[in-house]
Amino acid sequence: MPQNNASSPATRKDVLERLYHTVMARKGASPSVSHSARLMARGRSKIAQKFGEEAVECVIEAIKGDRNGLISESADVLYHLIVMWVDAGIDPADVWEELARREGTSGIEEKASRPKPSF
Ligand SMILES: N=c1c2ncn([C@@H]3O[C@H](COP(=O)(O)OP(=O)(O)OP(=O)(O)O)[C@@H](O)[C@H]3O)c2ncn1[C@@H]1O[C@H](COP(=O)(O)O)[C@@H](O)[C@H]1O
Repeated sequence: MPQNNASSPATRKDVLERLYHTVMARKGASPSVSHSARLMARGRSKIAQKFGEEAVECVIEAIKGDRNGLISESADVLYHLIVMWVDAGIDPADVWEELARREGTSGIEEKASRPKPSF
């Protein structure tokens, strides 16, 4: 995506929330004027497929060590993740809550506490 919206740090802070509300507002809009509406009209599998493709492109940029490429692909991943949330009825607050719940628990500690497989 072209970077055409220079914004202050305060404005950037809420960019994911704003994007979520923009995509929510596109539900039911004409697929001829909104990419989000077009994607949602194509259904859940297509949305998930596009998210997966963008995630793979992100992985490729990470492995290449292309910082700008990784930033750009990360924005694509986040946009497609938000379309997937809107389609699934997930509010960003649900995800923030889950992240907050995990705060302070080391991933090593959490993994060690999982039940061991019995086989
Ligand atoms: N952040 C984004 C954003 N990132 C990527 N894209 C679009 O995602 C598309 C990805 O293109 P691809 O060719 O990979 O995918 P595709 O068109 O589904 O093609 P196929 O794979 O099906 O062939 C491009 O059209 C990009 O422009 C985005 N489209 C919209 N947004 C944001 O969403 C807002 C609402 O957009 P609309 O829903 O279009 O009004 C915009 O104001 C932006 O803030």
